[in-house]
Amino acid sequence: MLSIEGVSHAYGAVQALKTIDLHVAPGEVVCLLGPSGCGKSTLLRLAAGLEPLQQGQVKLAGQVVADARGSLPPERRRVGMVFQDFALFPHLTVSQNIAFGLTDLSKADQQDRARQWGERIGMAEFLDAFPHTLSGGQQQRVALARALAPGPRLVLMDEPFSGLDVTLRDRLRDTTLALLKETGVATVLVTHDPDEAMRMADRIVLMRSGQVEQAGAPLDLYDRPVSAFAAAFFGSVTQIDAQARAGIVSNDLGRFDAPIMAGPVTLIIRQEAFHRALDGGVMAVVTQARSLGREQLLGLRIGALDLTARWGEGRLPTVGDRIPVVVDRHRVHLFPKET
Ligand SMILES: Nc1ncnc2c1ncn2[C@@H]1O[C@H](COP(=O)(O)OP(=O)(O)OP(=O)(O)O)[C@@H](O)[C@H]1O
Repeated sequence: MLSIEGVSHAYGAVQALKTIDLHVAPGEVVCLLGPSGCGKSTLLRLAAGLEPLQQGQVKLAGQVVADARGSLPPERRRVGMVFQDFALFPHLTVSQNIAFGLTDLSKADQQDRARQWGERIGMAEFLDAFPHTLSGGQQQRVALARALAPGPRLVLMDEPFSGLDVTLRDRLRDTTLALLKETGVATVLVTHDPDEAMRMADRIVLMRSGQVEQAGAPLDLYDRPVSAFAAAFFGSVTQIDAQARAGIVSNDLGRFDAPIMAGPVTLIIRQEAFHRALDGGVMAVVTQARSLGREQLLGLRIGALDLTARWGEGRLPTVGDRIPVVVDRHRVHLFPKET
């Protein structure tokens, strides 16, 4: 449904995107994930036609909508948009906001469609309300209905949940995902929050400095990261430098196959890599112990290594305790050290 091919973009001397490809299938939810400034919003704006394309091409349903020769304006792309700040029209009611893009329908049909969407988003009794009288979550639901009501081919969402508090955010994510899947629209959602991407995406495109670092199913990225950056982006980790010798890294955690025969490597160790050992294991000294309610957050010293562990097992240890632990090797990732 959306194909972005060989797109580069610069703002003066700042190279925001470097030869990016992105493909989104009908019904697919793709999350653009990455730290601030990696180029997510720029890519979204180019897909929408809000930014003039400098290099490469953008296709919608196989039709070129932007290339070096010119560009179809945003309103003719049949693309819905949802932004962080809701961007509802303040002088229009909920119903009028939802009906805004339905210009090819009669007034009566517009009202009908707006009412149907009002019901779908649980806002039936607010159709005559003005945006400023609604909560943030309600406004964002209206923005979603306004984007989906005209039956777009593609929906572009830029950090749509980041202005909302945590409980509301969770609920709205579920409502939004259900609506996107029901309508079968192709979606690109920009977020800097890895949990949100894991929760919403069929596919995650992890970006770094204007390039795609890794793309794939959420669990692929989590379980098989291609770089220390990709591994560390999902959740808190301990990062340790080590030396590979004869294809092996050997340290106080054990022996690991190295990604190179010899030279400096980085170990990324997820917090959930550690478990209490029932027998065997390595001895760890507890350097920090916090209960987070359901889980415990522990500082562990194993030999000369300081590590962070998170588990839900047994009573909370005391600082200074010595406990045997096992290390889950699937939660330890090794990469050649980046220079
Ligand atoms: N209008 C602009 N003028 C100049 N530089 C810009 C402009 N918009 C973005 N940039 C720069 O381009 C790069 C990519 O910005 P972009 O907003 O696409 O990143 P992002 O990943 O969406 O970041 P954020 O999550 O902070 O919005 C950044 O270095 C940013 O400072």
